[in-house]
Parts: sequence; structure tokens; C-alpha cells
Amino acid sequence: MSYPLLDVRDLVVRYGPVTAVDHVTFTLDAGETLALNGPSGCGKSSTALAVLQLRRPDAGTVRFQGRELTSMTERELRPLRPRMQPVFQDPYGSLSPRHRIRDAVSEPLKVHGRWNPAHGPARVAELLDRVGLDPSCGDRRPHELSGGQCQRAGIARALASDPQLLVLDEPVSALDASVRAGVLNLLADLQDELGLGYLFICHDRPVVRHFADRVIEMRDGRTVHP
Ligand SMILES: Nc1ncnc2c1ncn2[C@@H]1O[C@H](COP(=O)(O)OP(=O)(O)OP(=O)(O)O)[C@@H](O)[C@H]1O
Repeated sequence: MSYPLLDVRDLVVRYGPVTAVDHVTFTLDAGETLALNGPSGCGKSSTALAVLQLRRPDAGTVRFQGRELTSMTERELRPLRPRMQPVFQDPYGSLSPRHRIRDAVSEPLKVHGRWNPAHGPARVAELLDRVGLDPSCGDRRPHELSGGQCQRAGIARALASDPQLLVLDEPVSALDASVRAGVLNLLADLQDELGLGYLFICHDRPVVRHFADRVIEMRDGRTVHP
């Protein structure tokens, strides 16, 4: 039986009295880009965090490759976490300022027990090359890179654990217009090559129209028809 990569039904996220996500339902297939679009505060990031189980939803189901995540314990989720990776808006904030880029990229491999000292450094160099960074960038710290280079390093880190789903939360919003296209082209190439599914959060309509296969509009925590 074949399942969508992601099947989200009646997702609810509350922060005290605030219902940030109010019965949101959607599916996403492998190789597809689904955009969540809408104004600030409409619940896009809360949806993303709940899909990744980084914030446990208050109601609803999230099926990833047919497996229901919301009822799983942390221990049960652990082997699935490498397969769904986030890329956040602020490329500097999402990488530790103290760590060199090569350590940031290799960390997911180490955390998930997949680090091989013999082949790991070559794998990190390969990942940096794949996202268009010179392997010498591995020796630098985030503040020594440009915003675009830093976001590329964040993407390399997300790719390190061979994910099938990337949750991209405003991945180009903090970047200058001139470097945005380069990062979006990189994401499109990676999707073609690796068959990744993208849940793409963005409030910039022209970018969404250009990049997404389908768009869900959100207002006040709910999905609305455009
Ligand atoms: N940790 C939190 N505690 C309390 N309320 C929160 C928290 N995070 C988000 N909210 C509230 O939930 C609602 C949805 O916020 P969310 O960040 O998901 O929206 P968003 O569409 O991603 O907005 P933005 O584009 O500004 O990031 C808002 O009313 C927000 O104030």
C-alpha cells in the first residue's frame, strides 16, 4: 500500500487560550512542494513545529510515511526524526555560533549514531560541495559566512541524515533578494535529485507562486480557500 509522505488531519495547536492551529488538514507527496502561505501570526510555524513533533499537537493526527506520530513516545519517534528535518529562517540563529560549520553539519550524523570516523569528514565535504560551498567553509564559524552561505550550510546539515521531508520555515526570507534565487534553485535541484517532499512556509506570494506545486492559505489558524 502506498501512503502520502505526510498526511495531516485536524491538527490543533494551542498556547493557553490561543488556538494557533485550528483543525488544519493536508497531505504532501514525495517530490512535491506544498506551501503554507498567510500573514504573520496565522499559525504557519506552529503547524511546522507540530508536524515535526517538536511541539506536540493538542489534537489531530500526523502520519509520516503511513506511521502516526502523535501517539508515539519520544523513544519511538527517535528513529524517524532523521527522516524529517527543519530548515529555519535565520541562518545564523539556527547554527551554533561557537561551532565550526563542519561540526554543525556532522552533528546529526553523530547524534543518530551514524558517524563513521573513516568516512565522516569526506561525507561532510561532499555535503558542503553539494550545497555549493567550498569545503574550506567547514573550518569557519557561522559569523564568518554570508547569510546565503550560512543558509546553505543549514541545508547541508539538514541533508546529513538523508531525510525524505524538509520543513522549510521561511528559508529565504532573511536573505537579500540577490541570493534568494540561488538558494531556491539549490532547493529545487535537491528535490529533483533526491525526491524530497517540501513543506514550504513563506509569506512572499511571488516566491510561493514560483516555487510551490500547491499552496494552502492560512488565516487565524485555519485553512482558507484563496
Ligand atoms: N510559544 C508561544 N507561546 C504563546 N503563543 C504563541 C507561541 N508561538 C506562537 N504563538 C501564537 O500563536 C499564533 C500563531 O503563531 P505562529 O508563529 O505559528 O504564526 P506564523 O504564521 O508562523 O507567524 P510568523 O509568520 O510571524 O512567524 C500567534 O497568535 C502567536 O502569537
